Amino acid sequence: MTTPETSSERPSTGPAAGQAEIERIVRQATRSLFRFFEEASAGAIVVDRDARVLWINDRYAELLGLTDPEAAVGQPVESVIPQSQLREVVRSGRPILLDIMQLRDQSLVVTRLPVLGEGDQVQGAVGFVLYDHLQPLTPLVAKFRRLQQDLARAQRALAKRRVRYDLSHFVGISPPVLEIKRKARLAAERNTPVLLLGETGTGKEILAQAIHGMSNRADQPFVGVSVAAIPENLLEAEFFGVAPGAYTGASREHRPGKFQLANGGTLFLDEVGDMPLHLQAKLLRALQEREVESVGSDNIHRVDVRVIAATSRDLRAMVEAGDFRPDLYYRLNVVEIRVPPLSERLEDVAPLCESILTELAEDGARRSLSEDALALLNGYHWPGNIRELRNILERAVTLVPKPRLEATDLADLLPAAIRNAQRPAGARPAVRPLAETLREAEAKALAQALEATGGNRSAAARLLGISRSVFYEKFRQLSGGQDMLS
Ligand SMILES: Nc1ncnc2c1ncn2[C@@H]1O[C@H](COP(=O)(O)OP(=O)(O)OP(=O)(O)O)[C@@H](O)[C@H]1O
Repeated sequence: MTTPETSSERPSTGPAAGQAEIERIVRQATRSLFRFFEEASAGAIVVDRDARVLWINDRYAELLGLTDPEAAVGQPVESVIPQSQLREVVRSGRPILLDIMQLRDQSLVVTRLPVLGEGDQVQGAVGFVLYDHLQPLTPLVAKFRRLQQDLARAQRALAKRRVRYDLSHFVGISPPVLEIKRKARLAAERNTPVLLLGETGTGKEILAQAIHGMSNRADQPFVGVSVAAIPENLLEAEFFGVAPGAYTGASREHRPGKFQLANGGTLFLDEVGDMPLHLQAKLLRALQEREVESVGSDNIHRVDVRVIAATSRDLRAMVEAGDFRPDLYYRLNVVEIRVPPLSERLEDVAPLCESILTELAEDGARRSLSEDALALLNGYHWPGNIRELRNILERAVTLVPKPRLEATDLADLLPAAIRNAQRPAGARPAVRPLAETLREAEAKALAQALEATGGNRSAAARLLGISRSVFYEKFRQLSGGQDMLS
């Protein structure tokens, strides 16, 4: 056992006591301490420097249900006490002063100490069972359980905030895709902000997740927030949190904002171009000062967040038009990665189809595409980019029960423009279900509004006389997208 002889804190025995006298008393103290613990505890065990049992008292043997305690001597400690941590104490030379050890359905309160010899060399370890039932420690155990529950809850929350994509999910063989991946790898090495520019459905969120996953923040949360999807009056609370009772109906507990949820990790600001001007100022402050102030409070919370922003809008033009703050633009745009639309890299269509069909394969039965089917897909302009390609393949796999999909199987699933181009001249358009016609009309209205506003979803929603969130929801549905933002 650790003996006070080796301790730097020597007991005071008065000026008259010589060195030999001090050591004698200390040795006695050590022996009495051991005896006291051995007698008062519900069990005691000593192991050597290889964590093999040297000695075990009868009470511990009985607790463990050993019929022959002598047989335990010389055995590795874990073969006698499966949950034992004595080997760790021998290895580290550090005591575990208080711990709860599970023995079958029993919780034991234990203490473990290293035995130090000459020159503080670890000679072994000693373990005592302080209590074999937890009654005397009820308050402590209740606290322990609460902490364990908190930990489990935090781990579950963190797991939800783990990323699902890495760079291998960003499929493509075209030169722009290879360049995008190169830049993403470089960006991951630093904590600098990244701005991802590209049309909707081009894979900006995959890239954001991949960069986070390759960075030194990979074990920390990745929190995505789509600015366009949140009603304007809720954005501030969503980003910065709400103080207890900040307004009528507000919760009595502090509700953390996305900045706080992303603390230590990465915050992905999707559609950052849709951020209203007055919140752009607060966002800039949060990024510069690394501090956020919840709605309804003067309290400042420090945050350490790496920001990856994305937009399908022309941010530079917005800056020139006075719709986006230049200081925020330069703050976000340290590393810029442009993701070209699928129509500018049609060589990616084939590998993308392969990868999507593999993902959609059930029972290992992967569908394939005929050459004319691939040619048909290559001839389309893909306004919804890869999200739209995925949607069409998913529909084909669901609706066409054939192992090899032909152009004729896909033509019906493609939007009217391309379908009509495939239809023989003179053929009368078929009467289609009303829902389908309405869906197409809605898609067309949305596309026209977006074109008229240069991709500005808020303005497009205003033009159509619907709210931003309704617009966004319809947009997601019509482009077949899933909302991947948490
Ligand atoms: N290069 C790619 N390889 C494989 N799948 C891709 C690729 N790019 C996009 N996808 C798929 O397309 C869909 C849309 O991708 P994602 O949400 O990342 O796009 P986005 O650019 O962030 O879109 P938005 O701006 O609308 O949020 C997802 O299902 C994603 O898996």
